[in-house]
Amino acid sequence: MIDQYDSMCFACGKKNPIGLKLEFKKESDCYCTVFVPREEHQGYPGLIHGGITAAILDEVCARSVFVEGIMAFTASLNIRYRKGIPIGKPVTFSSRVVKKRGRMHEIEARAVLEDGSVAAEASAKIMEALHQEVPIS
Ligand SMILES: CCCCCCCCCCCCCCCC(=O)SCCNC(=O)CCNC(=O)[C@H](O)C(C)(C)COP(=O)(O)OP(=O)(O)OC[C@H]1O[C@@H](n2cnc3c(N)ncnc32)[C@H](O)[C@@H]1OP(=O)(O)O
Repeated sequence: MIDQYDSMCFACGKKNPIGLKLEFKKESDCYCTVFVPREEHQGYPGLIHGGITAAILDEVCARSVFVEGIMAFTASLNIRYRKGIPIGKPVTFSSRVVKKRGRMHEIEARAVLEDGSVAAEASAKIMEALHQEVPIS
């Protein structure tokens, strides 16, 4: 499966010219990435677009399952946006697995600003794929 990967993922693909090119690392009980939003990621002036925040939360949640070698898809993603995220300042996104039932992994994630405040929180359901194939339809 990894052999077929074309590095074009919007969030992490190294070959995607308009992608975020996120890099991740695993820490004791969580999985994380640091992102510095640029102007092109803006919604309201000076603040990141909520859809970009959602994309990163989605990725960091799915990856906390994927990192265990399991092909999985986001079945649901719920986000609470608490504070605007300023352009040009680092934001740490992290996720952790809170529960697993059958093929369903329940994940929590958050986006934390430089001052330690939580800007967004997410809960996601990430479902293991039945077949190790990427659905086209
Ligand atoms: C070539 C590749 C190389 C790889 C290298 C990659 C590099 C690293 C890239 C990383 C990339 C990550 C990217 C970020 C992650 C995305 O963004 S993934 C993209 C967004 N998500 C999708 O497109 C998923 C689309 N949906 C689906 O494919 C399917 O619906 C799912 C989620 C896989 C589930 O389908 P299914 O396995 O057929 O399961 P299904 O029968 O629908 O459900 C079984 C049961 O689960 C439960 N269930 C299902 N959904 C839900 C839900 N949302 N809530 C509660 N219960 C649910 C229900 O009990 C359900 O039973 P019923 O209610 O139907 O009776």
